[in-house]
Amino acid sequence: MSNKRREFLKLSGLAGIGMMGTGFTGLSREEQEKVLVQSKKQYVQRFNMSGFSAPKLDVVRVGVIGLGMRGPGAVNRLSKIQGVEIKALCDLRPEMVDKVMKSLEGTSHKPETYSGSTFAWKKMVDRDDLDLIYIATPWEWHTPMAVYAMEAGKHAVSEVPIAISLEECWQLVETSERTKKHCMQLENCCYDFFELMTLNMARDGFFGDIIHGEGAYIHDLLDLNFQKDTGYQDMWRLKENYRNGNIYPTHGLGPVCQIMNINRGDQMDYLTSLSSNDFHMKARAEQLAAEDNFFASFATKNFRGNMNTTLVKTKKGKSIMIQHDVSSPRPYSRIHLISGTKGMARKWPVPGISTGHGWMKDEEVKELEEKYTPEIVKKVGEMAKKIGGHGGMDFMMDWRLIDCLRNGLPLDQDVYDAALWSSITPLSEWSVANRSNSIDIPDFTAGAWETNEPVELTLKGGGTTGVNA
Ligand SMILES: NC(=O)c1ccc[n+]([C@@H]2O[C@H](COP(=O)([O-])OP(=O)(O)OC[C@H]3O[C@@H](n4cnc5c(N)ncnc54)[C@H](O)[C@@H]3O)[C@@H](O)[C@H]2O)c1
Repeated sequence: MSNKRREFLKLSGLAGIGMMGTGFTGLSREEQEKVLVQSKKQYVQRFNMSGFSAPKLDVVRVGVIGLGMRGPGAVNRLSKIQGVEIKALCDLRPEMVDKVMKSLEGTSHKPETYSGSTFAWKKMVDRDDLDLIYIATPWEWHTPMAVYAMEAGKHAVSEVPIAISLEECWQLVETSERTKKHCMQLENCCYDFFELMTLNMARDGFFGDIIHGEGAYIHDLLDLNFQKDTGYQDMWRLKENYRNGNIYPTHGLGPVCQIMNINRGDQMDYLTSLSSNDFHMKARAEQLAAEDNFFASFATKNFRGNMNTTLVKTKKGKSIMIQHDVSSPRPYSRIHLISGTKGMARKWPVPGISTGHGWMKDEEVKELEEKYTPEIVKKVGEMAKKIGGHGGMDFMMDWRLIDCLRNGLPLDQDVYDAALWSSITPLSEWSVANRSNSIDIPDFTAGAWETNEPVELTLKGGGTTGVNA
């Protein structure tokens, strides 16, 4: 944790785990997480944010924080959605803000800018003419910024993972319920084309009863993580790799959870997690340190085991496997496998659908695609491909978010999804540190999962927002 973040948490009352009044002093981080799981078992919901509709916003006035590699794309996408006004931009580094301001020249968006200090974003969030704070900063800032935004009366959306500890997950839940502000994790993979189609197929009963799902984030980012000047700001992402567990679970998990109606009809019960050793991250740090003293401090650290496999059992008896490896030389994969009593689908390494012993033929898959293309893809899929962002899924996510806010609809991903999907990191860390023993997964909905409604796929009550291509 950076000193600046620690200082902020102390000052703002969003203090670290030892401040929860649950007798944590002297316990290791893993022990603290375990105590927190137990202590929250009796949590009573203040207000159910699942299915929550906020008052309609004709124009959504947005402030964006974090304009590194990810943020500028979000600004570009948002700038093309009707009913969005980009009113404020913030990044620690002024040059990043300047670049994005240049990209908006000639558009109707004339945002004010905030920059140059770790807390410049607070000044931006304190403005009274913003509806939505869009966060694309390093992970340690997501929850502090989102909580501060909700406290200031704004809806908060954040890049993944939205939280890095169980305590942060609970802070998000408690704050969203109390302030009645949306808190959404920007899990863009829920809006990818194959994932959306399989969600539609699952709803129609194509897979029968779902038995098992698999997701992953397998992406060779070793070089990018060690990139010195042009990579992640202040090497923040490399530093996150000191934690041993699944540190980036949500891309693979989100779509599987939506298909299994997790938080909305089923709930995660417990998990067990296992990591391999680290076979190359420390070695890379040592190799670089021998040539460049900049890497000396990294060479003294232990890095996460390269491949993490986490297994979740749900309360209704389904299983989920989630893997994470962002350093080994492997082709990209999020697996996305759904297996049920009547059939299965899998996206990586090669998309395939099956209802028996073999894979369906191309023509049969084409027919299924026609039948199961969801409304959102019919409405903005082609436009999304043109505007882009991971092939279009980023745009579909942003468009749907804005359309829901403008029409007063519940968001597809609520604060319980944000907390649950992010909680896999600290829970897996605990299990890895304890010989893969199982650990209970908190029910952030406090029992409301039994009656919460599944994610809406028909754009009912919405779909009215246009796009300026
Ligand atoms: N969903 C996806 O597909 C996807 C893809 C890439 C990145 N991401 C996520 O996006 C986020 C940003 O990643 P990135 O690749 O852009 O990293 P980055 O390092 O390129 O950008 C982070 C930016 O945040 C700024 N920043 C840091 N502290 C700040 C503060 N206190 N106030 C204001 N600005 C601050 C930095 O100056 C930097 O410009 C991460 O959470 C990452 O996981 C998601």
